[in-house]
Amino acid sequence: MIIGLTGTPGTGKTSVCRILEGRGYRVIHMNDLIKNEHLYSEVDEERDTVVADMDRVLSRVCELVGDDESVTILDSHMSHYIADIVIVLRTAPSELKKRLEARNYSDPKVQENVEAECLDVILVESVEWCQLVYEVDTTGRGADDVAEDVERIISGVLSGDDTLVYSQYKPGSFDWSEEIF
Ligand SMILES: Nc1ncnc2c1ncn2[C@@H]1O[C@H](COP(=O)(O)OP(=O)(O)O)[C@@H](O)[C@H]1O
Repeated sequence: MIIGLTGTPGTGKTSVCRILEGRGYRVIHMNDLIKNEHLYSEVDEERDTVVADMDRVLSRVCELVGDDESVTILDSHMSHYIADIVIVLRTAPSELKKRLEARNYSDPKVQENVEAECLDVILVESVEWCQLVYEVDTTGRGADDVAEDVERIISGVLSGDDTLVYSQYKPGSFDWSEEIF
């Protein structure tokens, strides 16, 4: 079973995935895979990124997962294009801005990502593309705490009855639309 951990850059996907890897979960760091295996069609120099070739990414992820029915977590802000079940990490814009600045992102890149978070871009895409979407707030919380929530959701999904976790992590809980700076 593939579970996507998605969210705007800086919401803490990789930090959470590293914790989960330490707890025995299998994780595919999709952005590394795309870069290392050249699964992209273009290099966007201006935005310092690559344009992924999602057909090739999908087939490579399927190849790596193979017949393994245990959980594989896909770490990427594009994992919702591949997985049917996704967990969207969310961070209040003011905190996200600080995290991205601390990462030395350029001002336009900080602005672009914070605006995307304010406008729920990844959440909206996830709801459009995926069968099951959960949302976890990371604001003011450590990655360990967030990892606990992610594990709770995975357990709910695996149990076959996600009613309780769905009520706790239902998507659409934030309105940061007024916070665009
Ligand atoms: N829950 C959190 N609270 C505070 N800072 C965090 C949290 N999760 C991640 N960070 C910090 O934010 C930055 C981005 O985290 P990262 O896990 O790389 O995010 P992503 O994979 O979503 O881009 C890192 O500097 C990390 O240490």
